[in-house]
Amino acid sequence: MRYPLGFIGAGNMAEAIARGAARTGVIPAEQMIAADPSEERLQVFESFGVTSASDNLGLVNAADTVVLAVKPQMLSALGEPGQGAWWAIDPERHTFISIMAGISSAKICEAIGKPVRVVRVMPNTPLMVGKGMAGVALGEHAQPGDDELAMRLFGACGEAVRVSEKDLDAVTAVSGSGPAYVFYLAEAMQAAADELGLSEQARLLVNQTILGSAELLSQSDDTPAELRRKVTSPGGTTAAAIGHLEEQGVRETIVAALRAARDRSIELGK
Ligand SMILES: NC(=O)C1=CN([C@@H]2O[C@H](COP(=O)(O)OP(=O)(O)OC[C@H]3O[C@@H](n4cnc5c(N)ncnc54)[C@H](O)[C@@H]3O)[C@@H](O)[C@H]2O)C=CC1
Ligand SMILES: O=C(O)[C@@H]1CCC=N1
Repeated sequence: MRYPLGFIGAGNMAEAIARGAARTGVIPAEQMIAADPSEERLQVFESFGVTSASDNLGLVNAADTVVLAVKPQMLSALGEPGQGAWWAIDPERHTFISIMAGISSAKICEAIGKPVRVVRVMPNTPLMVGKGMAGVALGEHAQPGDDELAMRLFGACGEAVRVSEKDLDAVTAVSGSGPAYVFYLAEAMQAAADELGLSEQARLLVNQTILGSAELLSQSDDTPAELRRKVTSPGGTTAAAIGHLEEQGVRETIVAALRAARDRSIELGK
């Protein structure tokens, strides 16, 4: 049987993508197949209707579009160029969607040993709740239109924007890793709420504040700086908090942190 979509690597992101495809009806679960050395992971996929492939070769034989969803460091371990699963790759038939951070389409072609059509996508975990942000880029040998399935798939699970491949390291730093920065803020706010004696209600107070602020940010025409100004009464409580953050160089630290994420993405691709 032929499947429109297959996953090499049935980890967390692959699961989020497959569940999203099935939930939104972009690709029904029975039209997807997955390969992973972990039986446990394959069972998770089977539990919502995705077929298990015997191995990566079986997957490549069965699937037309292959999602590369292993860790970037695993790419070379998938097989020698032109050997194993890569032997069965037909550049006419197969399209790849790679979500691996940092790995260029040229590097993927080199690892596979053939000039294949690669669409690179940098998604993020909020796609699990239909609020994802994905950057989609055509790789070296991809043609306009090869990204249509990726745009439909990730667009159905949130927002998807076309970017050029050279910008994907920056996209990774901003939106790929971005949810972790927000969760970091949530962790710190919850720790503070605990310390200030609000432990019982801390989770709700913090979560609803972040949710409401994100909604306001997205619905309002104001810039983040204007929205912040509207919270900040002169000589008030917010001014005390923001003054402390500025004094401590938190803004510069955040900019430097995103630069570090971008640099690590470049390094992963080497
Ligand atoms: N976690 C995130 O927020 C994001 C991750 N990514 C990218 O997604 C990719 C996957 O990340 P996660 O899902 O978080 O990792 P994960 O560790 O949950 O999934 C990787 C899966 O690959 C499987 N695997 C290992 N060797 C294999 C092989 N030889 N053949 C087939 N499968 C094999 C593992 O058993 C595992 O289930 C990474 O390349 C990462 O850069 C991209 C955007 C966001
Ligand atoms: O941390 C990482 O490398 C991956 C890529 C973006 C989010 N997680």
